Order: sequence, then C-alpha cells, then structure tokens
Amino acid sequence: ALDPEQEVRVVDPEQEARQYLELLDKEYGRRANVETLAEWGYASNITDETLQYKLNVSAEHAKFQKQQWLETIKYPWHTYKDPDIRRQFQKYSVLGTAALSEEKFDKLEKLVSEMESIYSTAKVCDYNDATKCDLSLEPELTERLAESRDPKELSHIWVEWRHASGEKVRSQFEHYVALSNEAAVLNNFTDASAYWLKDYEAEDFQDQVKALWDQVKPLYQQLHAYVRRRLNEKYGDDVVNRRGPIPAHLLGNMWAQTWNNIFDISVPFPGKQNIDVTEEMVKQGYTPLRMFKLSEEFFVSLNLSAMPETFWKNSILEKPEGRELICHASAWDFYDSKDFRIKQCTAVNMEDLFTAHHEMGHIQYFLQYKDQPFIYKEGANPGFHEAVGDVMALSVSTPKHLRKVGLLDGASTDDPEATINYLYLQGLQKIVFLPFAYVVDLWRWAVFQGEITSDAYNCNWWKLRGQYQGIEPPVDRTEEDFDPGSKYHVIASVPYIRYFVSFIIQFQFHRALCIEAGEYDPQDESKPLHECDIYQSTKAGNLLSKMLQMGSSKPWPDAMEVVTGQRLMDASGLLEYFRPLHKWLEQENAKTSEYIGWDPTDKHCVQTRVELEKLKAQPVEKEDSE
Ligand SMILES: C[C@H](N[C@H](C(=O)O)[C@@H]1CCCN1C(=O)[C@@H](N)CC(=O)O)C(=O)N1CCC[C@H]1C(=O)O
Ligand SMILES: [Zn+2]
Repeated sequence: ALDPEQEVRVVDPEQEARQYLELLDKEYGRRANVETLAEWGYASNITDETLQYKLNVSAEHAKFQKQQWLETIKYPWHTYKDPDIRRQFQKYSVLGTAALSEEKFDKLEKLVSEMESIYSTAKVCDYNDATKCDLSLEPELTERLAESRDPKELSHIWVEWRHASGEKVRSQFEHYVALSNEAAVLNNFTDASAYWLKDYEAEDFQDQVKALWDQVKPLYQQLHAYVRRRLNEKYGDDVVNRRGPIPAHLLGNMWAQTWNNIFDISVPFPGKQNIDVTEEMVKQGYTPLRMFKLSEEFFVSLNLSAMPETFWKNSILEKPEGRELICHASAWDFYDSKDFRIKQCTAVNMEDLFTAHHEMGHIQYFLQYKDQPFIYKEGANPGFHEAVGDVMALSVSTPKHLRKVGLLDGASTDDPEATINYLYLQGLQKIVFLPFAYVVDLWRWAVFQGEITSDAYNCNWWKLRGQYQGIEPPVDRTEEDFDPGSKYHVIASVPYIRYFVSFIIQFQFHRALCIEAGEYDPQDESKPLHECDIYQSTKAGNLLSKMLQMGSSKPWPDAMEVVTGQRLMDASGLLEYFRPLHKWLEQENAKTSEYIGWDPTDKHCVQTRVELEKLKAQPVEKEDSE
C-alpha cells in the first residue's frame, strides 16, 4: 500500500490530499494497464492458460484495491473545498466488486469468464446440412439471420443459437446475480441495479428514461405496424398475424434489436437507388482495414485525433484462424495514454462499417481524455461513450456523404420518396433499437431487485419483449430456456441502458454539431437535419473535442451543455430527424387502416417442455362469449 506518511511536511490538508491522489493516479493507472493486457490476452485467445493468468491478475488487483481503499477512506474528503479533489475521492471511495471476499471475487470473475467463453465458442448445425455443425455466431449465424428468407431456416438458427448459448448458462447466471448483489450491498447500494445506475448521478434517472420512451413510443408503434404489414405481405397470415406481435426470427437480427437487414424486402419505394452500400463495398474490394481507415479519415477531417501507430499494430480487425476468441466487437483503453485497440471480427458490409465507426468512437474518446487523471478516464456517463461513433455515422450514412466517398454514384437528388427510403433505413436501426435497449435493463434491474426470480426468468423476458417491442418468439418458450443469456451483454455483465441513452443523446449532439458546422438551421427547410453531414467541419470537431477531453471530470450535464447548450436528455433531436418519416408512416398506415400496436399473446409461461406439450394437447377452451 502507498503510505501517505512518507511525505515529511504538509502545508495544508487539501495539499496533502492532492499529493495522495497523485500517488493513487500513478499506481491505479499502472495496474489498470497490466489488468487490461491480461483481459485482452484472454478475450483474443480463449485458453485455460490465458483465463488463469487473467484471473490471477484481477485477483491481485482486487487485493491492492481493497488495501488502498482502507487508506483512502481515512481522508476527510467530504470536508474539502476543492470540488475536483472531492470528486476524485468520491470515485476512488467506491470499491466495487473488490469488496467481496477474495474467494467470492474470484468466483464472480470465473462465472462471467465462463459465460463469455460458452457464448463465444457456441456452435450450431446448418439447417440444410446436419453434418455441418461448426457454425459460429460471427460470421455464419449472423449472416444467415440477415439473409435467409425461409422462416423455417430462420427459426432453426434462432432456436439452435439459444440452445447452444443461453440455455447453457442459466445456473451460472443465477449465481452471478447473487454475487453481484452481494458486492453492491458491500458498497452500500441496495442491489446491483442501483450500483449500475450510480454512473448517471441522478436520483430520478429511471423516470427520465421512461419519459423519453413515452416520447418516442408513438413513432415506434407506427414503424412497427408498417414493418408487420410488409412482413405479412411477404410471409402470409400463417406466419405473420397482422394484429399481433412480430415473430422475432423474421427481423434480420439474432435479437431483433435492429431490423436494417429486412430493408430490401420492406423498402417503401422500390426501384430507387440502393442506399445499402454493402454490394458496392464488396465490388470495390473493401477490406476490414480499409473500413477502419475510412472511419479514421472522417475523424481527422474534423480535426480530431488520428489513430496512433500502435493501434494499427495491436488491433484485431479480422477473425483470426485457428483459435477461439471473443468475436463480439469491442474497443480497449490500456490506460498508458499510448496503447488503444479494437477487436472486431469484421465482415465487409454496411452494418459492420457502422459498427467500425461505433468502436472508433470509443477510441476517439480514449484519445481525447488520455491526459486526464486515471479516475476520470471514462465517458461523462456511459451513454456518452456509446454515442461518439454513432454521431459520426449519422453523417457518414447520408447519401450525400456516401457519394463523397464513392460508395454511391450519381448526383444527389431531392426526391422525397428517396428521402423516405433513407429515413426508413435509419429508423430500422435507430427507432427500432430503443425498446430493445430499454427491455434488456428493465429485465436485469427487476432481476437484481428480486422482482423477477429465476423460476420465471424467461417468462418475464418475453413479457417485456412483447410489451415494449411487440415481438414474440417463433416457437413457445419455457423455463428450460434462458433467452436473455443468448445476448452478449447479459452474460458479460455489461449494462445496457447506456445504449438507450446514446440513441437519444446522439441526435442532440448531431443537431448541435450540424448547427456549428452550418449544415443545419431549424428555420431553414432547405437544410433538414437528416441531410446534415459534418464532414471536414473543424468547428464541429473542435466543439466535440472540448466535451470529449473532459472525460468524467464533471457531472454529465456540464459536458452536454458544452456541446448542446442543454443540460437534459431529450428526444426532440431524434423526433426532428425522423419527422418526415413519422408523417409518412401515419399516412401510409391510415391508407391500409393498419392496426397500430399489437394484441398481447398469451405466450405460455410454463416450466418445462413436457408441461408445454400437455398444455398444447388440451382442446382449446372456446372463447367464453362476452
Ligand atoms: C458492438 C458493440 N460492442 C460493445 C461496445 O462497443 O459498446 C463492446 C462490448 C461491450 C462493451 N464494449 C466495448 O467495446 C466497451 N469497451 C466500450 C467502452 O469502452 O465503454 C455493442 O455491443 N453494441 C453497439 C451498439 C449496440 C451494442 C450491441 O451490439 O448490442
Ligand atoms: Zn460501444
């Protein structure tokens, strides 16, 4: 432990506190570097050895943290006048999972690592070839879910992935919940959900999120009704009930979190120029490296930072042969102000081009706050970190920008039907995602709070998925399944409400940067928000940089105010961006007198498949007439 007494003479207590913080900063930063390297070693090469090394390093780190914490809490930091050292002490005084006994800490680390390994190495058999059983989530299953238009194949992939991932980790997850809650209580939080929510520094944060959801829900329901009609037209009434939830396996994504992969079969105005540039990327011989270089060039055009040489040397941008690794894309800060990496099993398509921008946004944030004290090397809140890359992608995805980089040909047209097609594609990613992101942590908060118990994990998952997203499983589910465990963040213990926050605030940032770039004017109809491309605007880049450099040194409303002048999250940016689509959907759904919303299904909440079969064998009771 660092002994503060080694200083001989101290002038004033706050000066001594500052010196102590400098000691902490050096020691925590050095140790974080070692720990992150060990985590990378495991995530990029899953073996017993790399796991053991990772567990040893994190156990050692936890022991140091606990010892140091006993020193730190001796300081009367609540009394200090300087808000900055108060804030640093406040953050250092939250010990985290290191508060657990060494044995329980190690158990919790092992549980999460095992769940990540099961998820990352899960394999599924091909629908058409039962002897081919080496299909991984990335790239094979992701690609089949995106491209197949055979409901039976889609159902097979959907069910078998859950059988190979979520179902396998239910018991580990239960134990993980108990230990996470125990750690939260040791940190004086009621449960792990309160511990997670501390990062938003707002007592009423969950109410704020609910208010935002209420603001965007009408737009989501209009889009849902339209997509359901188009899927009903394609697959027929037996597969898609025009008044019910949408079967989840038909939506182009393993978790139905974004629906951009069914753009081609539901595009409002067919026959227009194809704004999905995947084909063009392949035709032009795009490689993963070139995708990341394109993204870097966008950041540099705003006068933001280029990637350091080590980034290109140390990153993994393609799935390596001959070893198991965690393919789920991620961005890494090694806390030495020099080493920053991305690990992504990149496929050459538009979706992965935007994921690349998302990850590069994290790296840019790391670079911008690299000179902050270790304890402030975070986003202003976790949603800010998730928003940076997506703000760039809002400009990059415009047809105007795609023409600038040669991925779309022809001159820009102000064809209102083409505009609807573009906003529809954007809506299939941004509007659709919101209820999904909300549900993931609504479910987990309720689990941590004990409202959802393990005997009804899956039933409550599908109740929330039905209630907020209006989707349902392709086949009945029971408590022998554990579908939440088929989603990376749930088994990797990564909070998810950050993405909901990001998908709201990224439009506030986009609007503010577009105004700064002179690309958008609320009064000028000829410059609508959805056409704004901030490319090469150093003014916009400088404004964003001012916020990013702050890290978490100030409460997030201060950071938001720097860019937007606002101190609150609000959905007006998103609603402004999608206004033309919202109007069009209302007109279109009125034309077909579409049923807005969905009849709740009485999806069976039963324990076992045997029970389910019995239930289905019973003659259906006649609806008792009202
Ligand atoms: C593809 C992306 N991977 C995450 C991300 O980049 O956020 C990874 C895994 C979990 C955290 N993470 C990190 O890289 C962090 N180290 C970043 C940080 O430093 O905070 C992801 O999961 N996304 C993107 C949109 C929706 C969501 C999804 O795909 O469900
Ligand atoms: Zn992210």
